[in-house]
Amino acid sequence: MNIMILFGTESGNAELISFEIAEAINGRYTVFIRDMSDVDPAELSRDDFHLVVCSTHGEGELPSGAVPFATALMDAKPDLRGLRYAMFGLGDSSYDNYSRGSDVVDELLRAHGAKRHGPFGRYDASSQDDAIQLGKEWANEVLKDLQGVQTSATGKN
Ligand SMILES: Cc1cc2nc3c(=O)[nH]c(=O)nc-3n(C[C@H](O)[C@H](O)[C@H](O)COP(=O)(O)O)c2cc1C
Repeated sequence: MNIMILFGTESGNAELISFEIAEAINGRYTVFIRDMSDVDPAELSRDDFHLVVCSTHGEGELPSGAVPFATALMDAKPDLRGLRYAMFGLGDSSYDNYSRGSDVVDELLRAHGAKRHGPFGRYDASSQDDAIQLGKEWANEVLKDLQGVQTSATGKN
């Protein structure tokens, strides 16, 4: 299983975190990173596990980098059954629609049949948290959960 990290960004934070996560898990997995603005959701592979890292902009809107991906989901309505992903949202709780961009992508993926695994991670720019640290911890948690699911599905200890 390879890991595909997809980032949706306006000003680069989601991209930076994605590269840091990739560095942290590289070696354990083969990792690819793609900007969501270049990705057609219909072409995502069921063989990969997807780590989706997406911010929020405007007034609870998608970052511009995630708009083509969301539009393709709404217009082409691809069948994403069997596709697996986990979600990490970047936002700022001083805004009314905290982390809404990641929720929108999550809702669209699930509406088309994809399945979310592991915890839904979030980074709040108004907190004292370290975004990169939080992102790495989230990815580790997700992959640990996933390992457990795969192990029990195959009956191995
Ligand atoms: C103009 C602007 C609007 C924003 N609007 C929201 C918002 O509505 N909700 C939210 O949770 N965060 C909002 N944010 C915070 C961003 O999501 C946060 O700074 C994030 O780390 C940006 O990540 P990016 O560089 O990958 O786009 C906004 C930030 C800016 C600069």
